[in-house]
Amino acid sequence: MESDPVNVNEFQELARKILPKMNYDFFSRGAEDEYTLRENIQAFQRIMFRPRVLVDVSKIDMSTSLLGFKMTAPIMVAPTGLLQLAHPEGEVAVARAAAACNTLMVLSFSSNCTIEDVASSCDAIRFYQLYIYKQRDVCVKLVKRAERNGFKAIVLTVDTPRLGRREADMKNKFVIPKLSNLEGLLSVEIEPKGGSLEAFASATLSDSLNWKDIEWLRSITNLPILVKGILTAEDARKAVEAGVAGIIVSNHGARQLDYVPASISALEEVVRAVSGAVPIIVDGGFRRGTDIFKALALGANAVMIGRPVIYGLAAKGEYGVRQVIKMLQNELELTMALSGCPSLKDITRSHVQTENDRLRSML
Ligand SMILES: Cc1cc2nc3c(=O)[nH]c(=O)nc-3n(C[C@H](O)[C@H](O)[C@H](O)COP(=O)(O)O)c2cc1C
Ligand SMILES: CCCCCCC(=O)C(=O)O
Repeated sequence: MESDPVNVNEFQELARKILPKMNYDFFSRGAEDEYTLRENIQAFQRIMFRPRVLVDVSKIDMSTSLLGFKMTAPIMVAPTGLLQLAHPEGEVAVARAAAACNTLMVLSFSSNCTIEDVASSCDAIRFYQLYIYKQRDVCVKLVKRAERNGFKAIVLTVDTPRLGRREADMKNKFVIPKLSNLEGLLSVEIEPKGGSLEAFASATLSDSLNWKDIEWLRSITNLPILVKGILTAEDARKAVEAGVAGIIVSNHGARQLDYVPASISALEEVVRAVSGAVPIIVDGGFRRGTDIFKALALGANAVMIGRPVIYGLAAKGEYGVRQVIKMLQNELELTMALSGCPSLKDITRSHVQTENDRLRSML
């Protein structure tokens, strides 16, 4: 009998064994040479700790809030699409697990379960992830449905004017399944019906998307808007000027433009540019509590987890997702204790040493 996974990487191995290769590749692989995919993991290995000792860590408080919504720990669930390819309960199971772990979930526009099914499955706090579609009325309808169903914010993904080149999906002849949320919204010729992701994306997603669309989105909803997919100080400043409520530093799990830096490497320049004007969330490659601590030390308010949640779902359904989130919460708690940080506000920039710090100290 196989032993239970003791870390989230072991869930990936379970998922690999369970899932058909086409589905596992869709979830796990990245764009082109997958340089950024590897870098999203490896960049964490170049950040070292500077722990403090002789601090009373008998009580550790990881609790925090984002836009006024409370969480047990600054670890959220990232939007990932097509989750019934991992488990029949798909996004509903993930929502229930997020609620059980007292955290926030961002529901992907490309969910298999409908907005309504996810909303009625539990009373989790949820944000809704949106793309700007060629047919702007599709955005309006989806945003209104999210509002009606109690979603608390819109996460606008801005790094996908076109789909990245995912060569594993091309080789596998990956076919996009039905997207229940979009049923009846798109013209019949572009409903997903056995075509490639790329063909569907180029028929639906707007490649004229630009900063004015944020203004437009603000004109159709009063929900707070977060932008997902920012990697530079320049864009971070523009996003703040555009009135966003939060910034998500993300390279889309290395599925879009290859050879962009790991999200953790881009985080600090965004943090400096924003200087506290809005909360900053980061995702990409978080697999350990130590990774999460590093992002908090570099100035993130919270992190989001993508693939590990999918691997937990594939391996053990809702229970597996809960295990994954709890493992990361427990590992973060231990890292805080061993670094001498009883609460999140005790985590400072001086608790980590980056490659840049080491280079600067040699000058
Ligand atoms: C299978 C899969 C599907 C995804 N679907 C979406 C999506 O629909 N919308 C979106 O904004 N990001 C999507 N992402 C990107 C994630 O939100 C997130 O940025 C990324 O997965 C974080 O990296 P990680 O998987 O290493 O944790 C997807 C990622 C994966 C792996
Ligand atoms: C419009 C294309 C759907 C892509 C499905 C989600 C995904 O793979 C990603 O965003 O990455």
